[in-house]
Amino acid sequence: MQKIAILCSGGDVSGMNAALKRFVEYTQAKGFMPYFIYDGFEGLIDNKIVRAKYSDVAGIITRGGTVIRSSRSERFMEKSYRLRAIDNLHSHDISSVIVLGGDGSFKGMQKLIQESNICFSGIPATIDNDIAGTEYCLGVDTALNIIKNAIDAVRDTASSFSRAFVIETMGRECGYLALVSALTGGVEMCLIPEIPYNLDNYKKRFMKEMKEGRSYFIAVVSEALKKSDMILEWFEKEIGMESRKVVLGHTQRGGNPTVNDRLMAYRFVTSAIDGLIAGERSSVVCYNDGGFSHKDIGEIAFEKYTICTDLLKLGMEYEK
Ligand SMILES: Nc1ncnc2c1ncn2[C@@H]1O[C@H](COP(=O)(O)OP(=O)(O)OP(=O)(O)O)[C@@H](O)[C@H]1O
Ligand SMILES: O=P(O)(O)OC[C@H]1O[C@](O)(CO)[C@@H](O)[C@@H]1O
Repeated sequence: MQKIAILCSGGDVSGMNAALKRFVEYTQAKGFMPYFIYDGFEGLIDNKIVRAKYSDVAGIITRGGTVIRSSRSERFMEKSYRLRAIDNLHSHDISSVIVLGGDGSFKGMQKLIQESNICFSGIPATIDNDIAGTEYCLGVDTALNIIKNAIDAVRDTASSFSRAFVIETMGRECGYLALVSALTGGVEMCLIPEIPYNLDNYKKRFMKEMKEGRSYFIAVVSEALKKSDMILEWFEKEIGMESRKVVLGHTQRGGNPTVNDRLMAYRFVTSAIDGLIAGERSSVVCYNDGGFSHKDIGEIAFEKYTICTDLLKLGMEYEK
């Protein structure tokens, strides 16, 4: 019986557990033997490879994070450790590996498959939504909902105290989380690396709005800019409003997965396994225009993701 393994790598996301559940169910339904690799690439190097059973995934669909854990691995960057990882897979007779992770994880896997005969299928899973070739990465919807709840809560206190709040979101170098959160949270300012901004324009607008009765502001600032403290000071000094900063940090990575992320987990995993069965050897499952396709890892891992134009245009309206 052919054996397929799965691992999680890079930042964990809500929806990974739903993906693991589907993986165990669907591989077995298709006549394969499922394996878990614990602790991401670190566990692959250290041979933490274990036969997966249904009892491992029963009841986990509601939980964020990943029951098989994840890691960032310095060692995996070195060929000698990747060769050890390949030996481990061979020792279990595993011929295919599914990786839930971000573009870094896919870069690592591209090296591993070039150094072996292992087949690979990647499932985009990062709250940053920064993987080229796919509109959606697993976990983004849950992260956006967590940010939405935080903005709604901050609005209550901001309006009660007539304060400005700077809310810093994750996303690494990508402004997607910040932009979508700003738009759907109805905030007054959005700063992301993809859109140049001019604080004088914001100042003109805010002063006018204050004259008309506005008594609080909420700004969403992407972590990539490293400007949250500067914007807080700007509110105090230039706008003359008492200000506070909220760094959402890792809260954005956890929590009960949304319906959309549970469903996307099922669909991504089904497509990954179907692809391996159909003979895909080195592809990433991509979601675009409501459907799934398999793109070669080379097309994905080394390309830069860009936020779609219509969203960027909406983001450009903030400053006006
Ligand atoms: N160029 C590379 N060569 C070999 N391995 C790599 C390379 N880039 C990344 N990796 C491996 O992939 C792991 C995960 O990468 P990274 O930390 O960039 O997260 P990611 O997969 O991009 O996920 P996230 O977007 O959630 O941070 C790294 O810790 C490293 O082990
Ligand atoms: O969990 P760590 O290693 O602190 O990494 C944080 C980074 O990981 C992410 O959560 C996912 O890539 C980024 O948004 C953030 O910059």
